[in-house]
Amino acid sequence: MPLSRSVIKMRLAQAACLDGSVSKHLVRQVFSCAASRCSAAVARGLDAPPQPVVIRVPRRAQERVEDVKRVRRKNLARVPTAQAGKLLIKSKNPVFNQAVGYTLGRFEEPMLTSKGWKNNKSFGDYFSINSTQSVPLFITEGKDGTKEDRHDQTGRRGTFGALHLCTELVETLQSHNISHPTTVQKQTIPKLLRGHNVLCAAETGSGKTLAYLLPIIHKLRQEMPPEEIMDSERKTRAVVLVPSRELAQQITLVARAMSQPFRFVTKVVGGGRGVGSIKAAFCHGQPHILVATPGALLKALWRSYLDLHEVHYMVVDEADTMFDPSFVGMLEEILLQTQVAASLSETEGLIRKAQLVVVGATFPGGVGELLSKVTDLGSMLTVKSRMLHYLMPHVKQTFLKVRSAEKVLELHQALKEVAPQQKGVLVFCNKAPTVNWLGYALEEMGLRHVRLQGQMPAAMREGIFRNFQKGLVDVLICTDIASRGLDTQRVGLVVNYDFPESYTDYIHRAGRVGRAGGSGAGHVLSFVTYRWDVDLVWKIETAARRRMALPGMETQIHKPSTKSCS
Ligand SMILES: Nc1ncnc2c1ncn2[C@@H]1O[C@H](COP(=O)(O)OP(=O)(O)OP(=O)(O)O)[C@@H](O)[C@H]1O
Repeated sequence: MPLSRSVIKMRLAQAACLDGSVSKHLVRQVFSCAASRCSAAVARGLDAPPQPVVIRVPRRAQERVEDVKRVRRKNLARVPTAQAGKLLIKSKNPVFNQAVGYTLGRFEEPMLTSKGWKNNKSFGDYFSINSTQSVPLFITEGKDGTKEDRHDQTGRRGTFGALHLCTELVETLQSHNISHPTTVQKQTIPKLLRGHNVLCAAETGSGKTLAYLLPIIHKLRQEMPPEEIMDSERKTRAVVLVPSRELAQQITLVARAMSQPFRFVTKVVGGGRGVGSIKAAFCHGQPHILVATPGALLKALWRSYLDLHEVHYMVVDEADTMFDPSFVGMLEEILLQTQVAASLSETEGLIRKAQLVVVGATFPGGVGELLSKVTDLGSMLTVKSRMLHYLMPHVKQTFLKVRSAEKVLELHQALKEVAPQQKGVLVFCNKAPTVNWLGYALEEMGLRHVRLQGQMPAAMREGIFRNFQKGLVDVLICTDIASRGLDTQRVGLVVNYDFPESYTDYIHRAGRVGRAGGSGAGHVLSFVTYRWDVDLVWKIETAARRRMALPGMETQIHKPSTKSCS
């Protein structure tokens, strides 16, 4: 006897349920509907009329079956996060390991090792973000992010000569074993040579100092006849502003080395040494290039040791610190006294104005406000590196959840394990008293070190960093004053004894290893102790797993919003 449609639907539903392709709930619905029709027909005493068998599975059921199949296929295709091979993230608990080849889906929530780190039971847990590159990207990368392999017309591959810098400069660079420009240098030097105001944002250690110094020295040499260079009545033509005395000294050394063939005079003035030291910098006339901290420069201006109207190049280095509230007032006063060019034509000719270069890795919100007071923001060209605000892929970074009382022991252990070829170690604390206290603790353990923090008298600070750079001592305990700009090629390990209070501080501290011209290798070890540290660690771990930039960091200058009158 032919089966009625209701009976067929019931059997199909049963089969689908056994197959597991649709939910039992859906089968029950189809089943009860068909059964009620069946029983209604029996109740009416009707036998089902013979009909051709048409099997109709409800459309909704078909769609659900397809959905279930699709999800199953996707789950089978998914690469498990914990697997053999090179690991991007290595955790104490291997469940949280992430392979280098694994890419998180756009909407997929990453499984974080640090997720439970607000819980007291998590002390002792750790994870490492392994290095995935042996050489920093800013060395190998081309303009468009590809590996650089282009040649100029003369066949020179990515050389400083190809950037049209004068021969003496190229030879001086070669004598310092610097032959190929980094990405930021390739992008910044031509713009500065053409006379543009430039805002240069690139990752730590990528060679920003040479990116602005080389074109400035090249142009100074073009603008000045030799007799003017030797003239004792010379004028200061280039000013480099930096936030700390140590950085000022470092940049002065680079400027002197690069300008040595042209006999330019470079002088440094920094705060904390009294007016006498500032006067001394000008006693034999104005230097051609002046490297200064804002406070010291203002003192020199108040005493009329120089006139900023005569300056042709004004550089603001370490912009994120220079535009923060502790410096911004002084910076504004300095920039307002400088006649900054508002267009390309104003950077040429006899009555020329100053070319402005703002350099840094992050730009706080107020940058646009201040710059728009001194120049036309539209005239500024921006150079921004592709990997800006990414965690450095060539540096291993380890995060350890550790109790406050155990940090000294962990540090002692880490210092003992430092490889002999990577001698220099930087230990960062958030506060000056912690630097002092930790110093005493390490002294008791018999570990040689030096300390550097902002509350030290200038005379004590003098030379500490230079001695560390020279290798006279291997461990430097410091606050964030050593995290900005200081070139630390010999450093192999950075320890965040106190977890940094912001991403910016984390990026700058970590940036003391893996610098251009260095060995490339390095390790950052961060102690995570407090609940408020964990919020930052979550975001850093998420950025690493997603291979994205750290969130919420400014890289653009924004024009100030115009207030509407009501
Ligand atoms: N083209 C190059 N080739 C090799 N080494 C270079 C090159 N350019 C610069 N360096 C070296 O790289 C190191 C880092 O350079 P620099 O201090 O200018 O970096 P930076 O981008 O200013 O870093 P930070 O953001 O920390 O201030 C220096 O020792 C410098 O001599």
